Amino acid sequence: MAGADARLRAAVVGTGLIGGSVLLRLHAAGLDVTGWDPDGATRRRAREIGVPTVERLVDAVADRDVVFLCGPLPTLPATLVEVAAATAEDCLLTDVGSTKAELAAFAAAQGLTHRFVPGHPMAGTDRAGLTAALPDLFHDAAWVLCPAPGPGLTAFRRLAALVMDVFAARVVPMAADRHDAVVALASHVPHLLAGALAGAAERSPLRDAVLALAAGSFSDGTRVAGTPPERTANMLLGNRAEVLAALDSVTAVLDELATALRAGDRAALTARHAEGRDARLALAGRPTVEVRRTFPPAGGDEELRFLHELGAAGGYLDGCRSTGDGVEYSARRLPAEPGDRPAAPLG
Ligand SMILES: O=C(O)C(=O)C[C@]1(C(=O)O)C=C[C@@H](O)C=C1
Repeated sequence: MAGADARLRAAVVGTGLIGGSVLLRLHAAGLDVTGWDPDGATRRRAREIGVPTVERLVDAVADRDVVFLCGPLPTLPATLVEVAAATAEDCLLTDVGSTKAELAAFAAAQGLTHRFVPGHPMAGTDRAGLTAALPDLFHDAAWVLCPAPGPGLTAFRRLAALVMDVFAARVVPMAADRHDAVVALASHVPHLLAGALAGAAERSPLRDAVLALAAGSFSDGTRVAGTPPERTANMLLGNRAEVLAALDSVTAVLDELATALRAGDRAALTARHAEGRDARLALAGRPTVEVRRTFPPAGGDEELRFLHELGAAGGYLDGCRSTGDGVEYSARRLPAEPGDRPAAPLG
């Protein structure tokens, strides 16, 4: 752990796959951390494998400096209210849910933006539960944090530093509604498509032979169809409008592909696939440039604009340091201006 304060006391509420991974990493980093899960069997399992866990939510969070809310999406608003009431005013709160706009608006209505920073680590597996948790799950993953204006910026800085130092994740600052539009195409529609492909195979009279011959393409394209269906439904219903819009954009491409195929139009078919290949190849890493910015202690609109623009343009933070008179961010972004020097790949 580079700069995070090892004396920080943390709590994790909900110790399934993601919460369990958060808990294991905080524990491994030497922080004083307690976990709590509503499921008694999960709490027992946690104790068996040496994960610090208590029996009552209030005991897990009462004296903490930071609390990670990691339960299922529909439970988050009520848990936020309960945890906020059980913690001190300077205790940071964050979540790991896969949609952000509704919860951010709820937190604002509850008057919690000064200490609740909506979050979303972009990592997971198709497995579930504490036994599937991995302490290094978030290493080098994008971790979205949604900064709010005013005192919310101070909370954002504290949490961003913790996420980078303890989890070695890339912090992507982003407004909550922008996040939801982006993950619709980056995460939610892929779950729909994987489900559709696997579902079509399941319904096919050729099912058994299809599964017998399925190799890399089928297996890669359907991996997340193995996710617990309740979790996928929560995710899709939590971001309904954006998922439907993103699905329309995929349907438009599918229609173009089908039209080209029907017409035997090789040029159109090749052009559509070349387009997709460009995006796929860019996934492997693009050159980035380093950016350094400092802001005064109180933060303000300029800092918020810098953070929102960075995330919206595909950049991320890789450092956040308190200086005597404010904060210094180091960040990486895709080169935009002539004269920018490409550096390490954006993973
Ligand atoms: O890798 C996987 O298994 C995942 O589904 C992880 C994944 C995704 O890539 O869509 C799923 C949900 C999250 O909120 C973030 C990441």
